[in-house]
Amino acid sequence: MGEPAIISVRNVSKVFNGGSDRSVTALQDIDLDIARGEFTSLLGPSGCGKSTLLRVMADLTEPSQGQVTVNGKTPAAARTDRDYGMVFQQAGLLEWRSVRRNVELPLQVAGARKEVTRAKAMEMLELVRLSDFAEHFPRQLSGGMQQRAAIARALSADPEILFMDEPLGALDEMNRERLQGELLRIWSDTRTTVVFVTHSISEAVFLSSRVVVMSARPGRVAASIDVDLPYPRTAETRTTPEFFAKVTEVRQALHSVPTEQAAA
Ligand SMILES: Nc1ncnc2c1ncn2[C@@H]1O[C@H](COP(=O)(O)OP(=O)(O)OP(=O)(O)O)[C@@H](O)[C@H]1O
Repeated sequence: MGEPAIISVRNVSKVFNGGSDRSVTALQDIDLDIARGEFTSLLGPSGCGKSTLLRVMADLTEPSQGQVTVNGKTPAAARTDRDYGMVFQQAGLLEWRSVRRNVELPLQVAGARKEVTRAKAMEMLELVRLSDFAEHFPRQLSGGMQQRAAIARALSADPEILFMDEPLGALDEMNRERLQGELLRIWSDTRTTVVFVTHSISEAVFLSSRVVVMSARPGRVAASIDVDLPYPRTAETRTTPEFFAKVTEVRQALHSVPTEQAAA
């Protein structure tokens, strides 16, 4: 790899409630490099520490040990500089603001001028194909549309990185597959580096250039699998033998790791 990694995780461990009988080692000795522009999924059994690892990168949780660099800075500095945006399972839109005004929020907080925030919000709504719903309120949108608005909001400050924690987890299967396609289009339009937490093997394979498989208790990186299926990926991609072969490879890697129950 020529360029230095945009995200580098070195020897990171995270213990919750350390020193007590409720101590949980959520992450142990994690080493991970993520290249600029890559779409990386973190996949693993429930409780293996996927969200904790993402939260450590996003400065929402302090590691107990080790170093994390995000865009050449500490996660805290990257957060201040708005180097990344975040999307969670729940869209978390403010009910009393229109969709456009939700998307404007990060720019307003950053102190951008009104004309700039408005133009940028409309550009982002165009990107996620919600321009016609700019003046609607969140409750007037479907779950999938709300997630698209949350993606627009996360991208409004032009972050280099997008952290996504099961962003499609609450959607039905049809909407989920549609949004996966949309997300790849947005990724290819913006060239943002994406780190994506999911439970779904097929979702991870369809979206990612690399799938990082984690094991539970303590959470470790068990395997890193390159997904060399060509982009753009479409509904047809899901029907190819190459896609099935990759899903099988990832499934085998996942099934060879201990689950939280088995390891507890
Ligand atoms: N704030 C916390 N305090 C105590 N323990 C925690 C905390 N957050 C996470 N944990 C524990 O750390 C471990 C990893 O949790 P984490 O949420 O990162 O896993 P995950 O792989 O994202 O799980 P899931 O897929 O179910 O969301 C779990 O055993 C969890 O109970």
